[in-house]
Amino acid sequence: MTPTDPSPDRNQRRVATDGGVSTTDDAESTSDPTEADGDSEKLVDVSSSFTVSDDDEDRPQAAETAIETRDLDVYYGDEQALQSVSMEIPEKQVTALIGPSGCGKSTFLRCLNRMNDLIDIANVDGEVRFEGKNIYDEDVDPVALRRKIGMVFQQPNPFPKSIYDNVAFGLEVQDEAVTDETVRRALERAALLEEVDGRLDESGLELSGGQQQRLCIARAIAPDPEVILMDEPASALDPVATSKIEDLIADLSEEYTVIIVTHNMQQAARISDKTAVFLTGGELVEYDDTKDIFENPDNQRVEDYITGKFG
Ligand SMILES: Nc1ncnc2c1ncn2[C@@H]1O[C@H](COP(=O)(O)OP(=O)(O)OP(=O)(O)O)[C@@H](O)[C@H]1O
Repeated sequence: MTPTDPSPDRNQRRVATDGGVSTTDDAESTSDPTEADGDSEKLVDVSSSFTVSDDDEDRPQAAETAIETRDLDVYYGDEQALQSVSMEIPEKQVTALIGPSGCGKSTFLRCLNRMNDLIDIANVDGEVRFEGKNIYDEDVDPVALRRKIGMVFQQPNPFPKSIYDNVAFGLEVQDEAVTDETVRRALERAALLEEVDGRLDESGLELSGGQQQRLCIARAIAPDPEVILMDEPASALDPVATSKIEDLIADLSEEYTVIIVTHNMQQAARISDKTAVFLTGGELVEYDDTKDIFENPDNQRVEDYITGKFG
């Protein structure tokens, strides 16, 4: 899958700044993969268009569901952060979670591999179904679960260890055998091996930010999970490193289910197949194919959000 296709005949969709939604073939509307995220005014002023991945032929048309949430509520103490979120996330596709700050994207992501268990005041109601089971059932071991549903964080967080040991850690923590082959394979799948081959004993901290993030992705995929959760994996990176991570996400989605939180709507439009829009209060307002969300959203609040009227 290629996240952006620069060919002039590619159908490109434009979301008009006046809130109207139109479709155009304007080749100039190709969005810049280096586009900064976040600032809604900037979004409208600098680039009011979204380039949506069009590689439908690469996609399973009726993908199986990898994870399903049913009436998921999350509270931090008395504060409700998610409201009855029900969602079916397709396997081996990229699903983007977008929405304004504080709307519950990270909370939702953390629910999917029980990372919220680590927050004392967090309370989760409802179900997260994975492989035919609610992951919140008492007999589910969260560590074993995280072997199948791994996570990559916003800030690259390699350990102060060698490149090799950083990847090996991903295996050790899951009681899996560490072999040179498995370490090298994970580095290769994370598109890092070529850049670090011959110096795997050097510290992971000496790598560039983008390389560190790919090292963390290698650590997450070393135990061969089914699902990779990514919480703004490129927001701390420069544009070139961001572009590499986006390409990597596209490649990974051929083998893994990828669920990504991003503040960058252009990024969501470029790399995801499905987009879920959360709005303030932890409500999932619209969830659909990415091109429908950016081209023709059903919900007025979603249209207002993606056209930069608030955010
Ligand atoms: N550990 C926590 N303790 C208490 N409240 C929290 C905690 N984590 C998140 N919250 C609250 O839950 C709500 C949702 O937060 P969350 O981080 O999930 O939103 P988000 O959409 O990911 O935000 P951002 O885009 O700014 O990262 C917010 O009101 C936030 O203050």
